[in-house]
Amino acid sequence: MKKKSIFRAYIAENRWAYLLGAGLVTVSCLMQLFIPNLLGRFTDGLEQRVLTYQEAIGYAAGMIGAGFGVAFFRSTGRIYLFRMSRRLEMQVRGSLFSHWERLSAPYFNNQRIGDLMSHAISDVNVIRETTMGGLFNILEAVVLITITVVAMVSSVNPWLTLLTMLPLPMLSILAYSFNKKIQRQSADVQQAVGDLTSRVQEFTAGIRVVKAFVQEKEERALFTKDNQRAVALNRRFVRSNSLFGSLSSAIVGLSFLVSVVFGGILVLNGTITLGEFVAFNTYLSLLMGPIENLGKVVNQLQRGKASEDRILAILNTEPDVVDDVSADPRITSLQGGIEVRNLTFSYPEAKEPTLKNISLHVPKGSSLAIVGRVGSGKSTLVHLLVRLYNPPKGTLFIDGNDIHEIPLQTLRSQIGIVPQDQFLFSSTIRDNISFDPRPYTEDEVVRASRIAQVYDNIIEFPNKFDTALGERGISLSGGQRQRVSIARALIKKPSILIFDDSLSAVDTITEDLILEGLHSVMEDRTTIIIGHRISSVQAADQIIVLDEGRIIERGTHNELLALNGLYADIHRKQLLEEEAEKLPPDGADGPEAEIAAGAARNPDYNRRGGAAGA
Ligand SMILES: Nc1ncnc2c1ncn2[C@@H]1O[C@H](COP(=O)(O)OP(=O)(O)OP(=O)(O)O)[C@@H](O)[C@H]1O
Repeated sequence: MKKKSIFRAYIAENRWAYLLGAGLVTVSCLMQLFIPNLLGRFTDGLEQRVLTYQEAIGYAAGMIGAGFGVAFFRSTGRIYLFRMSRRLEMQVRGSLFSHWERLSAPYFNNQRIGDLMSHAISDVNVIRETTMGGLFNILEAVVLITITVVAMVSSVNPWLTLLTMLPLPMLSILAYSFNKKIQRQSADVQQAVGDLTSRVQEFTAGIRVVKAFVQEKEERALFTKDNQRAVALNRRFVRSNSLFGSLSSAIVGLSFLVSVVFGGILVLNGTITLGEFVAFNTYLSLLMGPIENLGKVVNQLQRGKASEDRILAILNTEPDVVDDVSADPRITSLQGGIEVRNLTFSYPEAKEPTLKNISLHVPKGSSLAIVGRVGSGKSTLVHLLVRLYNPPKGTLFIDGNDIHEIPLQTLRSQIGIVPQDQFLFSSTIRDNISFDPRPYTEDEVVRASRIAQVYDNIIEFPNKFDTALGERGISLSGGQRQRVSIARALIKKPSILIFDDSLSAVDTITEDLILEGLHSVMEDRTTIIIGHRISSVQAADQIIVLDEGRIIERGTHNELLALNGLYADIHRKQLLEEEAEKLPPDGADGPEAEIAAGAARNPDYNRRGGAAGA
């Protein structure tokens, strides 16, 4: 069900708590009224020279007592309401995070990290401020204005009250005319902060590329432009806010002018006493703060509404991939037999299907290798298997069950994937390997890292498995990151293991060692290996070659060589490259050797059957 309001829902849910907060604020407002009243009577007593010392001390004590009472109830009410808004802030941030966890991969493809961070930090802060200062000020303003006006009318003079109140509707007109503008400007400021955060995030994530391509100056120029824009938009926003504040203060000042002039006349002609005049002006000064705040509150509510809309837009986005109605909760584990039937799949905004009429059968415990040129659809096929995207119904089956019938929790916990981008968290190596709800023993962590051939590297670090990795694991080499990712998939002991081009950053000797170690692991598991090096896929029970989303060849290594098609072509070229690498060091520093070695290392070269980019 779509959420319509964050504020209303929260206030309704906590109505008793809010009523108590409102009660405390009301008591503090009522106590404030004692002060002008006592001051007026004190002044009259003085003027008529009838005041005894005892009465004077009584008035002073009354005013001090009222002052303390106001301070006590006001601060207690304030603290109470502020605590409620802190809770709301925590709840909203919590629901945002949980909702992001539910959303599917395509959602994040279309979002910038800076914007998401701006929603989680700035928008949630605005929501807190709105329920904090905003709600407190509005409550205080409404209660104080109402009871003060009643006191002014009943205890001083209705006409004087009416006249001094006359300029106040102008405040509403002013607030109304500033509303839209301030709301728009607030959204622009939030957007600019999002742009700036994205810029910093991208710059820090891509710092190596920036430096390698000597792009510091250009990056600085782009950052400066965004930074200046954010400052300019903020200045414009602050200008509008202060103009609004000054104009509303001027209107309040006008009320005072009326009060002094008209009230003075009433004192002179004896309609009201001097004490009533003093009390009236003190009442009016009590009103000044809340009336000014009322103006600010209008802005605050506008900003709060804009932030609420942005957060609601996220919370109301439905995840594309969820448990199907046909999902069978009794399926809690997988054997690993995979069948693909006439699978044709298109990405949501793509014109052409990425996978076309794919059919294949991978018996449980067997291995499948997928090779093919860049962009031929290899990763897409395995992403569908873990339902990062939704395959059409009736096309993908595991253990004879349509993948839509398998609960997502079962599917993903039973499949161990080593993705192409080996993302590691800025935590310890141990945490990255045992990244699973289940706890793992030290032996299991060590065993997984040994099979992944990364154990020897890890124990060379001073803190071994407790070594903290920098953000995205960049304190490790590319090959080490890949092997930590492999260990992370292996430790789960999944029924289906998927390696998406996971051996590209390791040398051939390490690759052999990893594949050898995997033998024992793969025995009773279905394994899918996407690879560009024939050496990493040739032992598979079944190999398919994808080209532009279609299977163009399939068979074992020897059968494919005998076919003499694309697979055999790739194999031939890789053999030549290996030969070139083994050439005697004649001119080893020269460009030819570099090209040959580079070609052997560069998968793009292999994939395109020629020089990279050909
Ligand atoms: N999220 C996406 N939205 C739209 N198109 C996509 C998306 N992801 C991939 N594609 C497109 O689908 C095609 C297949 O991509 P895929 O990543 O499956 O190829 P691949 O064979 O794994 O390539 P590589 O060897 O480079 O990893 C490409 O043309 C790619 O541009």
